[in-house]
Amino acid sequence: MSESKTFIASPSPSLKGAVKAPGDKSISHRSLIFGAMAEGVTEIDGLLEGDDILATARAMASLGAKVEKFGQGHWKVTGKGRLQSPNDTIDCGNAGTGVRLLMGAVAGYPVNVTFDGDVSLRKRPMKRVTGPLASMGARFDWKLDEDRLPVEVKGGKLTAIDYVQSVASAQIKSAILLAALNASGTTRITEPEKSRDHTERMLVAFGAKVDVQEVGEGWVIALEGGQSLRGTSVSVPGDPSSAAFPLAAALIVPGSEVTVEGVMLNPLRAALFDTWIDMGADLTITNRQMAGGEEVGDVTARYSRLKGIVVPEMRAAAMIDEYPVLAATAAFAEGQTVMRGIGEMRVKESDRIALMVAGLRACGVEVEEEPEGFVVTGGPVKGGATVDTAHDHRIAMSHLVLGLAAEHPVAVRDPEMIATSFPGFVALMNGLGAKIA
Ligand SMILES: O=C(O)C1=C[C@@H](OP(=O)(O)O)[C@@H](O)[C@H](O)C1
Ligand SMILES: C=C(OP(=O)(O)O)C(=O)O
Repeated sequence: MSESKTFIASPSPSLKGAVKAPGDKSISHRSLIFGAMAEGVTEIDGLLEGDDILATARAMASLGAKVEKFGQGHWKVTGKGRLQSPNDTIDCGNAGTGVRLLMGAVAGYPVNVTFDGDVSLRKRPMKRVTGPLASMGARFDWKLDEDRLPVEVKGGKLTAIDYVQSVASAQIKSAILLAALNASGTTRITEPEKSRDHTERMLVAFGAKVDVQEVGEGWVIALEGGQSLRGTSVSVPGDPSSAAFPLAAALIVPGSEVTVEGVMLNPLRAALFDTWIDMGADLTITNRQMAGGEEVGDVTARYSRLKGIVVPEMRAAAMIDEYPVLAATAAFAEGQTVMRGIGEMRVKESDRIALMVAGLRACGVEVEEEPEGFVVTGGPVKGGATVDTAHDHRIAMSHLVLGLAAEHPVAVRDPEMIATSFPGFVALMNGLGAKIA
């Protein structure tokens, strides 16, 4: 697809139907990485086949694992219990999770690995991960600019650290834990605010011992070095971050009712649903069950007259990727939706605060930008704009959803990035009745 391609979302009739959520991106990355580090076979079912994950699959193969695809979402990884130096630079594409977890994964082996990424990933800070890994003993050689890809990682003997997180980040925590597996001593990570715990859960599923102690609003995670992983089977639950888009469309397009099945409900991921309910959304969850070590359920959203609220800041980590789509729904709510304590949004695939502010304003929505947040005043949305997405899938999908309920069509540039996390997004949305072309 060419860079200049745009998708246009037009005012749509009601959306109706039931769809299955695509596989969770966080768990998909981890299943491939853990499978490659483990000894033996890991069978993965429901793997998200988005571009971010395919980049991680290629990375694991070049680090020495056998990575095979058997059918849609069904993959097998045969690991050797260690990683080896690749022949070439590993290109992680658009994926912050991919590159940051991989830097931790390789750090404890005697390997040299150069990581690179696309134009968006090259702008994102890496020292937040290389800093703690360097204090464990890994070495980093920045190829262009300090703190930015490309970087060469020189792994080897590591020593455990005690690390206190200053931002609630599962990517930093996971990189340290993966390195800690091969470090001497016990690594401790203190998270004053909890971040998603997929790595901790998966370490246990792959046979490692992890000790987690709750402390106040957060927890301390301890992992003794010298543990090996054993291959296992992983069933990937549906991604709440992707499910959010069809559900958001149902909330704002009059007369809609959409169910997304098999959505992961891990409380450290599902805070958007609580927030929508606080805004008056008609959102129900049925068929709750355990799948692949996580609670999943079918989430149904019906068109709702939303009210603006002050989103509790303590929810930020549990919905950090969902603020763009929350903002799209807030544009139709009565009154103000106040979103604060979300400075981390500025260092994602784009500066998501700046991009949402610009996109919403272009569509006629009143928005105030703050250093660490933004405030959206809802009402009828004019639309009729072409929006820049800066290679950011969530900015693209959020504006397409907005366009379905706006008075005039909304166009987004660079829509090909949607395939990083949600391949088949347009077909799925149009299957529900949306008009995206
Ligand atoms: O660990 C993960 O899988 C992720 C953690 C979050 O990033 P941070 O760790 O930077 O908060 C999130 O934004 C990202 O989409 C996926
Ligand atoms: C921030 C995201 O991903 P990553 O950090 O893996 O690029 C995201 O998917 O919204």
